[in-house]
Amino acid sequence: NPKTHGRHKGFQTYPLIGALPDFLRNRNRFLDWTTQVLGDCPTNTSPFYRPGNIHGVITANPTNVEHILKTNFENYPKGERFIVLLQDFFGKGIFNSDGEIWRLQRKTASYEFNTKSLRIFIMENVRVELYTRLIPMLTEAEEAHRILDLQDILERFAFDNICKLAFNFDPGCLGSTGKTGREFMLAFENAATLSAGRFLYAVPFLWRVKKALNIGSEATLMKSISIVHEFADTIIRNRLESRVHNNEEDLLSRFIGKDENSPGFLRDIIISFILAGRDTTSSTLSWFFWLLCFNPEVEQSILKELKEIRKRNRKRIGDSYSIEELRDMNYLHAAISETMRLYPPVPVDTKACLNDDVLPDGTFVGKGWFVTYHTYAMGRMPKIWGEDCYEFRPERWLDEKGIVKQESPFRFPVFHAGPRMCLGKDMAYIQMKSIAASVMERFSVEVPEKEKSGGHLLSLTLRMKGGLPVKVRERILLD
Ligand code: HEM
Repeated sequence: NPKTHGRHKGFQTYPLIGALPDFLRNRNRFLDWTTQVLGDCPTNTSPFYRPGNIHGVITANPTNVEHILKTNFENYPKGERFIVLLQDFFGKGIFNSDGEIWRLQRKTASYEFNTKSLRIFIMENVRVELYTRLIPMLTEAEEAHRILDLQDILERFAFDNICKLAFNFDPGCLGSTGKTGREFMLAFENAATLSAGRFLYAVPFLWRVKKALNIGSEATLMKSISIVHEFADTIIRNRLESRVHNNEEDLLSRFIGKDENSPGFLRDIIISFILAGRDTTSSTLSWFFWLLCFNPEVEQSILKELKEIRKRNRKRIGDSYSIEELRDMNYLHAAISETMRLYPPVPVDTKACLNDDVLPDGTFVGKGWFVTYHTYAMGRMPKIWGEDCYEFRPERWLDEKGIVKQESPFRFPVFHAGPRMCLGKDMAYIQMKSIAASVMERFSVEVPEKEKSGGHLLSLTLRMKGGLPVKVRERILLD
């Protein structure tokens, strides 16, 4: 950028207005702008100031990320600012709490996420959704030569799946029967988007005024929240009354069984899980299918790997894959990780600083400042990934035997890192690999206007702007 050439490195800050002018100029390309600025800084880290006394630091430096997320974890909670904004919707669920309230939920959840029974439950839910909904839907569109929005379909798949896991409710968003479920999904989406929208107010407390007067987006938000809460409360109440909860495999039963949690708190827990597991896998798979259109050799390598696995296990196209077979899909795993390196579903993540601190690269962070680690920028730093960091190259994830290498979560914090690392990582790979494998061996996915797609929308997750319109064609594979 010639205009910024020659000035000091980092975000341009003016007295009183801070980085606001550049921020406003670049807000439609926020991620790429900040990536460029951080890339020019010697340690890929810069202070940031916005009017309203909002001070912070943005970093794309793995050593700083390790310090924030692990070494000095206690000093970098989510913080009150974050929690207050999302509290109406999420209450004190795992996603929106710190300290003891978070720790207790984390303990139960991390135990449950490691049980075999939960893995089996997840596998079965994915299988049913694939075979009774997704594949028939794609077949039907293929026959009718219809263009589909694959992102929308994947979001509905993920929503059905996470609701089954959370409280064994099937909203049927991908099927043709789920009117109540679709209303629930819509209300959930509105509530999540409008809650996140509170972060973007130029005047930070304006939303409080609108909430008190019950007008505009705050009125819609409150309505959406009450639909979601009522819906969840009914399921929880029935479950508590029927006392059959111990027989069910979902998260709700597991939390009812473990601690003495009030119905309101159970609702917070469930809502947090739905949010966490909702848009992340669909975002990744949308970018994945789009990237494959530009990289046919990667697509061929994935198909070759699937063929070898089928051959080794005497399977035919259309048979479902076991968890062990999914684990053997190293190349597919690498291609999905490579997608998330370039398009991380949670592209930036922010913490609060409790006490003055100095990051390992020497950057000062003041008490009450925000600290953002920039996962999207990190995927595009030559210092981390080499000069070919903008290329889509799954091979970088594999060792010489073709097995996935362990990557440091501080260089690749796509799933967060340290004590608050994502609990659903394994589940997410299971789901994404099952969908990718089953779709790819039956259909070729074409994006008619692939050059025009590829813009992104920044909400809580990184979504494709305008969705992902695709045409599917039956793939004839000769096994
Ligand atoms: C590609 C898929 C996914 C990605 C990239 C991803 C990424 C993340 C990230 C970045 C965080 C940290 C957010 C923060 O605290 O600020 C997180 C937390 C979390 N994720 Fe995931 N996630 C994925 C899928 C899932 C799924 C399917 C679940 C299943 C329920 C899940 C459950 C959670 C939970 C419970 C937390 C909160 C952990 C805690 O605060 O202790 N995630 N995830």
